[in-house]
Amino acid sequence: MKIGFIGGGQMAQAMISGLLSANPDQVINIHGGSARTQTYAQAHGLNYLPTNQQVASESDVIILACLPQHLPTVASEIKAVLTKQVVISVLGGVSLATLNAALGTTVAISRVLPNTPVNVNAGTLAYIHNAPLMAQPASQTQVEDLLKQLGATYLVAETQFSIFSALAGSSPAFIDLFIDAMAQAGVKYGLPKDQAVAIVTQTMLGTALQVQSSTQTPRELAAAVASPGGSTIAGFLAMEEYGLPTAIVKGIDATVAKDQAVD
Ligand SMILES: NC(=O)C1=CN([C@@H]2O[C@H](COP(=O)(O)OP(=O)(O)OC[C@H]3O[C@@H](n4cnc5c(N)ncnc54)[C@H](OP(=O)(O)O)[C@@H]3O)[C@@H](O)[C@H]2O)C=CC1
Ligand SMILES: O=C(O)[C@@H]1CCC=N1
Repeated sequence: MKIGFIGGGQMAQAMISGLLSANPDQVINIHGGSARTQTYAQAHGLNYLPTNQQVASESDVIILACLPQHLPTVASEIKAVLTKQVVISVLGGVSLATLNAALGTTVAISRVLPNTPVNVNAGTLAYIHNAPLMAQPASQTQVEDLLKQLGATYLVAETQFSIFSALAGSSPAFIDLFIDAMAQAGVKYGLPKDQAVAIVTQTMLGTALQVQSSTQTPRELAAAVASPGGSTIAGFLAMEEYGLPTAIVKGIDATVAKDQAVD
């Protein structure tokens, strides 16, 4: 199976890294918007092709990884050569209806929302297929197997894609912000920054594994950390007083609103 990327930016590069880790022999065709993608492709041994149309015609699965605003141009370039290929779109906020209208209603399309941890095969990915893809069980399995190489997959209703995008697609940025703020506090108290980042990151990994394997809620697990009269409850209440939970929900509100405004 040949995979063709249209766009070679952050998301494409993260997916390509994950796909090649899972299968070093995977053939990847690619084209982008400028010489940047060509330079990236050449540095990573990918098959750079001179047009989006060639990527589409020479690939079995086409991954649309350009920005949403590039869709009309890209669609006009590739539409004529779409026959048996399956298209995976990772365009944030772009619905299957818009993709169908741009690419043709008979084209098999999967709308996917990945996140950057796919680059270490630890992504969180939403997907939903259009009607033509639903009518092709073998192609559906092909797409879902490809996505599973990149991380945990969730079949999500389109109405839930915006909140999924905020909680999984965008949240690596929010979590990085949290890690950095904690590490800054570590620096304030004398730790070297890299050591502080390592300590916070390991603690976050351990906490995430604990939440995944526990029957207790995150609130209950937090209560277990806060010893009566101890230091944790002092810090926890100060974080609440300074608005951390509200700031997070407001951040998610803004993320969802922006995603919903795309199409
Ligand atoms: N970043 C993320 O974490 C996530 C991103 N997404 C989605 O992934 C998509 C890409 O986002 P991201 O990688 O962050 O953005 P980038 O800006 O990093 O990448 C955009 C890519 O589009 C390419 N491009 C521009 N014009 C064209 C064109 N006419 N034909 C083909 N390619 C073109 C650019 O090529 P060049 O560099 O050569 O100019 C660039 O490689 C977006 O739709 C976004 O919503 C979804 C989930 C998470
Ligand atoms: O910022 C964005 O628009 C994309 C969608 C989810 C993550 N990145």
